[in-house]
Amino acid sequence: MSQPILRTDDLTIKFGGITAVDRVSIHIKQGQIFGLIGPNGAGKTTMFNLLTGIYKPTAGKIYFKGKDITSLKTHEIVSLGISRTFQNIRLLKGHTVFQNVLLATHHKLRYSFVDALFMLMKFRQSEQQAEKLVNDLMSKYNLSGLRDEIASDLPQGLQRKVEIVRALATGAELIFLDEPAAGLNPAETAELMQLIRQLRDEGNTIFLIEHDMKLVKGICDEIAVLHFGQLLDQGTYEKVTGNQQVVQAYLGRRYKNAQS
Ligand SMILES: Nc1ncnc2c1ncn2[C@@H]1O[C@H](COP(=O)(O)OP(=O)(O)OP(=O)(O)O)[C@@H](O)[C@H]1O
Repeated sequence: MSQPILRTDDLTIKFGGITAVDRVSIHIKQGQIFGLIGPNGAGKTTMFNLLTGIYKPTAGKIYFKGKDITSLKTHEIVSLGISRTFQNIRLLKGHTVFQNVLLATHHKLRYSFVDALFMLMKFRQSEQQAEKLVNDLMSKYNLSGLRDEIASDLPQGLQRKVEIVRALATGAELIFLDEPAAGLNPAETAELMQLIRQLRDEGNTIFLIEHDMKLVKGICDEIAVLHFGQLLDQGTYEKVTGNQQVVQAYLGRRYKNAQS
Protein backbone atom coordinates (compact mmCIF):
# COMPACT_ATOMS: atom_id res chain seq x y z
CA MET A 1 0.00 0.00 0.00
CA SER A 2 1.25 3.48 -0.80
CA GLN A 3 2.14 5.77 2.09
CA PRO A 4 -0.95 7.60 3.39
CA ILE A 5 -1.09 11.32 2.63
CA LEU A 6 -2.53 11.89 6.11
CA ARG A 7 -2.25 9.73 9.19
CA THR A 8 -3.19 10.21 12.80
CA ASP A 9 -1.82 8.11 15.65
CA ASP A 10 -3.92 7.97 18.82
CA LEU A 11 -5.04 11.57 18.33
CA THR A 12 -6.69 12.87 21.49
CA ILE A 13 -8.05 16.16 22.79
CA LYS A 14 -9.73 16.82 26.10
CA PHE A 15 -11.79 19.88 27.00
CA GLY A 16 -12.11 19.82 30.77
CA GLY A 17 -13.92 16.57 31.52
CA ILE A 18 -14.85 15.83 27.88
CA THR A 19 -12.60 13.75 25.65
CA ALA A 20 -13.85 15.15 22.33
CA VAL A 21 -11.40 13.06 20.25
CA ASP A 22 -10.22 9.88 21.91
CA ARG A 23 -7.16 7.98 20.59
CA VAL A 24 -8.22 8.21 16.95
CA SER A 25 -5.90 6.57 14.41
CA ILE A 26 -6.94 6.96 10.78
CA HIS A 27 -5.09 6.90 7.47
CA ILE A 28 -6.11 8.56 4.22
CA LYS A 29 -4.56 7.51 0.93
CA GLN A 30 -3.46 9.99 -1.72
CA GLY A 31 -6.24 10.63 -4.25
CA GLN A 32 -9.07 9.34 -2.07
CA ILE A 33 -12.39 10.89 -1.21
CA PHE A 34 -12.53 10.06 2.47
CA GLY A 35 -15.67 10.62 4.56
CA LEU A 36 -15.96 11.22 8.29
CA ILE A 37 -19.40 10.45 9.71
CA GLY A 38 -20.97 10.16 13.14
CA PRO A 39 -23.71 11.62 15.34
CA ASN A 40 -23.85 15.28 16.38
CA GLY A 41 -21.15 16.00 18.95
CA ALA A 42 -19.09 12.91 17.95
CA GLY A 43 -15.95 15.02 17.49
CA LYS A 44 -15.84 15.41 13.70
CA THR A 45 -15.27 19.17 13.50
CA THR A 46 -12.87 18.91 16.43
CA MET A 47 -10.85 16.43 14.31
CA PHE A 48 -10.67 19.01 11.50
CA ASN A 49 -9.66 21.69 13.99
CA LEU A 50 -6.85 19.44 15.25
CA LEU A 51 -5.68 18.55 11.75
CA THR A 52 -5.54 22.20 10.68
CA GLY A 53 -3.68 23.44 13.75
CA ILE A 54 -6.60 25.34 15.28
CA TYR A 55 -6.49 23.05 18.32
CA LYS A 56 -3.39 21.36 19.72
CA PRO A 57 -3.90 17.73 20.75
CA THR A 58 -3.65 16.58 24.34
CA ALA A 59 -1.89 13.47 23.00
CA GLY A 60 -1.18 11.72 19.71
CA LYS A 61 0.43 12.63 16.40
CA ILE A 62 -0.54 13.89 12.94
CA TYR A 63 1.55 13.08 9.86
CA PHE A 64 1.17 14.68 6.41
CA LYS A 65 3.13 12.77 3.74
CA GLY A 66 5.13 11.20 6.54
CA LYS A 67 6.08 14.55 8.12
CA ASP A 68 5.05 15.19 11.72
CA ILE A 69 2.82 18.28 11.60
CA THR A 70 1.34 17.90 15.09
CA SER A 71 2.80 21.08 16.51
CA LEU A 72 2.70 23.26 13.38
CA LYS A 73 0.68 26.45 13.23
CA THR A 74 -2.26 26.79 10.85
CA HIS A 75 -0.38 28.97 8.31
CA GLU A 76 2.49 26.46 8.26
CA ILE A 77 0.03 23.61 7.61
CA VAL A 78 -1.60 25.62 4.80
CA SER A 79 1.76 26.26 3.19
CA LEU A 80 2.45 22.50 3.16
CA GLY A 81 -0.67 21.92 1.02
CA ILE A 82 -3.68 21.47 3.30
CA SER A 83 -6.75 23.70 3.18
CA ARG A 84 -10.35 23.58 4.39
CA THR A 85 -13.86 24.93 4.22
CA PHE A 86 -16.11 25.47 7.23
CA GLN A 87 -19.57 24.24 8.26
CA ASN A 88 -20.98 27.75 7.87
CA ILE A 89 -19.88 29.36 4.65
CA ARG A 90 -17.20 31.94 5.42
CA LEU A 91 -16.89 34.30 2.48
CA LEU A 92 -15.88 37.91 2.87
CA LYS A 93 -19.11 39.87 2.86
CA GLY A 94 -19.31 42.68 0.32
CA HIS A 95 -16.39 41.31 -1.71
CA THR A 96 -16.48 39.83 -5.17
CA VAL A 97 -15.88 36.22 -6.11
CA PHE A 98 -12.49 37.24 -7.54
CA GLN A 99 -11.46 39.08 -4.36
CA ASN A 100 -12.50 36.14 -2.17
CA VAL A 101 -10.42 33.67 -4.14
CA LEU A 102 -7.47 36.08 -4.48
CA LEU A 103 -7.30 36.39 -0.71
CA ALA A 104 -6.28 32.72 -0.47
CA THR A 105 -3.14 33.30 -2.52
CA HIS A 106 -1.64 35.87 -0.19
CA HIS A 107 0.32 33.43 1.95
CA LYS A 108 2.23 32.49 -1.21
CA LEU A 109 3.21 36.00 -2.24
CA ARG A 110 6.90 36.68 -1.91
CA TYR A 111 7.39 40.29 -1.02
CA SER A 112 8.16 42.23 2.08
CA PHE A 113 6.22 45.08 3.57
CA VAL A 114 8.86 47.49 2.22
CA ASP A 115 8.46 46.05 -1.31
CA ALA A 116 4.72 46.56 -1.05
CA LEU A 117 5.15 50.07 0.26
CA PHE A 118 7.26 51.15 -2.68
CA MET A 119 5.37 49.02 -5.24
CA LEU A 120 8.62 47.39 -6.24
CA MET A 121 8.89 45.11 -9.23
CA LYS A 122 8.81 41.99 -7.05
CA PHE A 123 5.53 43.08 -5.51
CA ARG A 124 3.92 43.79 -8.90
CA GLN A 125 5.11 40.46 -10.32
CA SER A 126 3.75 38.53 -7.35
CA GLU A 127 0.41 40.27 -7.61
CA GLN A 128 0.23 39.53 -11.34
CA GLN A 129 1.05 35.85 -10.77
CA ALA A 130 -1.62 35.59 -8.07
CA GLU A 131 -4.23 37.24 -10.30
CA LYS A 132 -3.37 34.87 -13.15
CA LEU A 133 -3.69 31.85 -10.85
CA VAL A 134 -7.11 33.02 -9.68
CA ASN A 135 -8.32 33.76 -13.22
CA ASP A 136 -7.12 30.32 -14.37
CA LEU A 137 -8.88 28.59 -11.47
CA MET A 138 -12.10 30.51 -12.09
CA SER A 139 -12.02 29.57 -15.74
CA LYS A 140 -11.29 25.88 -14.95
CA TYR A 141 -14.22 25.64 -12.51
CA ASN A 142 -16.65 27.79 -14.55
CA LEU A 143 -16.70 30.76 -12.23
CA SER A 144 -15.38 33.37 -14.70
CA GLY A 145 -18.88 34.65 -15.47
CA LEU A 146 -19.35 35.40 -11.76
CA ARG A 147 -15.96 37.10 -11.30
CA ASP A 148 -17.32 40.49 -10.25
CA GLU A 149 -20.46 39.31 -8.43
CA ILE A 150 -20.64 39.83 -4.67
CA ALA A 151 -19.87 36.31 -3.45
CA SER A 152 -22.21 36.36 -0.44
CA ASP A 153 -25.17 37.29 -2.71
CA LEU A 154 -24.84 34.07 -4.75
CA PRO A 155 -27.04 30.99 -4.20
CA GLN A 156 -25.72 28.59 -1.54
CA GLY A 157 -24.45 26.05 -4.06
CA LEU A 158 -22.28 28.64 -5.81
CA GLN A 159 -21.03 30.08 -2.51
CA ARG A 160 -19.84 26.57 -1.58
CA LYS A 161 -18.10 26.30 -4.92
CA VAL A 162 -16.34 29.64 -4.40
CA GLU A 163 -15.18 28.44 -0.98
CA ILE A 164 -13.82 25.22 -2.46
CA VAL A 165 -12.03 27.07 -5.27
CA ARG A 166 -10.63 29.43 -2.65
CA ALA A 167 -9.27 26.40 -0.78
CA LEU A 168 -7.62 25.25 -4.02
CA ALA A 169 -6.08 28.70 -4.56
CA THR A 170 -3.88 28.17 -1.50
CA GLY A 171 -2.16 25.47 -3.54
CA ALA A 172 -3.73 22.71 -1.44
CA GLU A 173 -3.67 19.07 -2.52
CA LEU A 174 -5.48 17.83 0.60
CA ILE A 175 -8.79 19.60 1.11
CA PHE A 176 -11.05 19.27 4.16
CA LEU A 177 -14.73 20.00 3.56
CA ASP A 178 -16.89 20.37 6.68
CA GLU A 179 -20.47 19.42 5.75
CA PRO A 180 -20.23 20.75 2.19
CA ALA A 181 -23.82 19.73 1.32
CA ALA A 182 -25.39 21.49 4.33
CA GLY A 183 -28.08 23.91 3.15
CA LEU A 184 -27.89 22.78 -0.49
CA ASN A 185 -30.89 21.61 -2.52
CA PRO A 186 -30.74 18.24 -4.35
CA ALA A 187 -29.61 19.79 -7.66
CA GLU A 188 -26.86 21.77 -5.92
CA THR A 189 -25.79 18.64 -4.01
CA ALA A 190 -25.53 16.70 -7.28
CA GLU A 191 -23.31 19.45 -8.73
CA LEU A 192 -21.20 19.47 -5.59
CA MET A 193 -20.68 15.71 -5.88
CA GLN A 194 -19.51 16.17 -9.47
CA LEU A 195 -17.08 18.89 -8.40
CA ILE A 196 -15.64 16.76 -5.59
CA ARG A 197 -15.16 13.82 -7.98
CA GLN A 198 -13.47 16.17 -10.45
CA LEU A 199 -11.07 17.37 -7.74
CA ARG A 200 -10.22 13.76 -6.88
CA ASP A 201 -9.73 12.87 -10.56
CA GLU A 202 -7.32 15.82 -10.85
CA GLY A 203 -5.15 14.23 -8.16
CA ASN A 204 -6.36 15.98 -5.02
CA THR A 205 -7.29 14.19 -1.82
CA ILE A 206 -10.59 15.12 -0.20
CA PHE A 207 -11.49 14.59 3.44
CA LEU A 208 -15.10 15.49 4.14
CA ILE A 209 -17.51 15.49 7.06
CA GLU A 210 -21.07 14.83 5.95
CA HIS A 211 -24.46 13.79 7.34
CA ASP A 212 -25.96 13.29 3.85
CA MET A 213 -25.52 9.53 3.46
CA LYS A 214 -26.52 9.60 -0.22
CA LEU A 215 -23.55 11.86 -0.86
CA VAL A 216 -21.29 9.70 1.31
CA LYS A 217 -22.41 6.53 -0.47
CA GLY A 218 -22.17 8.21 -3.88
CA ILE A 219 -18.64 9.58 -3.71
CA CYS A 220 -16.58 8.32 -0.76
CA ASP A 221 -13.87 5.73 -1.42
CA GLU A 222 -13.53 5.14 2.32
CA ILE A 223 -15.28 6.23 5.49
CA ALA A 224 -14.37 6.58 9.15
CA VAL A 225 -17.07 6.61 11.84
CA LEU A 226 -16.71 8.57 15.06
CA HIS A 227 -18.88 8.04 18.15
CA PHE A 228 -18.27 9.90 21.42
CA GLY A 229 -14.84 10.83 20.10
CA GLN A 230 -13.82 7.25 19.35
CA LEU A 231 -13.24 5.60 16.00
CA LEU A 232 -15.88 2.89 15.54
CA ASP A 233 -14.72 1.71 12.13
CA GLN A 234 -12.83 2.68 8.96
CA GLY A 235 -13.30 1.15 5.53
CA THR A 236 -15.51 1.10 2.44
CA TYR A 237 -19.17 2.12 2.63
CA GLU A 238 -20.19 -1.55 2.39
CA LYS A 239 -17.83 -2.60 5.21
CA VAL A 240 -18.78 0.23 7.53
CA THR A 241 -22.53 -0.04 6.95
CA GLY A 242 -22.29 -3.78 7.65
CA ASN A 243 -20.91 -3.05 11.13
CA GLN A 244 -23.76 -3.45 13.65
CA GLN A 245 -22.10 -1.06 16.13
CA VAL A 246 -22.09 1.65 13.44
CA VAL A 247 -25.71 0.97 12.50
CA GLN A 248 -26.81 1.22 16.13
CA ALA A 249 -24.72 4.29 16.95
CA TYR A 250 -25.52 6.36 13.92
CA LEU A 251 -26.93 4.99 10.73
CA GLY A 252 -30.43 3.62 11.43
CA ARG A 253 -32.80 5.78 9.41
CA ARG A 254 -30.00 7.59 7.53
CA TYR A 255 -28.77 4.29 6.11
CA LYS A 256 -32.26 3.37 4.86
CA ASN A 257 -32.56 6.83 3.25
CA ALA A 258 -29.25 6.36 1.43
CA GLN A 259 -30.50 3.08 -0.06
CA SER A 260 -33.70 4.64 -1.51
N1 LIG B 1 -13.53 24.52 22.21
C1 LIG B 1 -14.27 23.60 22.87
N2 LIG B 1 -14.42 23.66 24.20
C2 LIG B 1 -15.15 22.75 24.87
N3 LIG B 1 -15.78 21.70 24.28
C3 LIG B 1 -15.67 21.60 22.93
C4 LIG B 1 -14.92 22.53 22.16
N4 LIG B 1 -14.99 22.16 20.84
C5 LIG B 1 -15.75 21.05 20.82
N5 LIG B 1 -16.17 20.72 22.06
C6 LIG B 1 -16.99 19.56 22.44
O1 LIG B 1 -16.46 18.45 21.78
C7 LIG B 1 -17.51 17.56 21.40
C8 LIG B 1 -17.41 17.29 19.90
O2 LIG B 1 -17.87 18.43 19.19
P1 LIG B 1 -17.77 18.55 17.59
O3 LIG B 1 -18.26 19.93 17.22
O4 LIG B 1 -16.41 18.19 17.16
O5 LIG B 1 -18.80 17.45 17.11
P2 LIG B 1 -19.29 17.12 15.63
O6 LIG B 1 -19.15 15.66 15.47
O7 LIG B 1 -18.59 17.99 14.65
O8 LIG B 1 -20.84 17.50 15.70
P3 LIG B 1 -21.84 18.10 14.55
O9 LIG B 1 -22.17 16.97 13.63
O10 LIG B 1 -23.02 18.54 15.37
O11 LIG B 1 -21.13 19.25 13.89
C9 LIG B 1 -18.80 18.20 21.83
O12 LIG B 1 -19.19 17.66 23.07
C10 LIG B 1 -18.42 19.65 21.94
O13 LIG B 1 -19.25 20.33 22.85
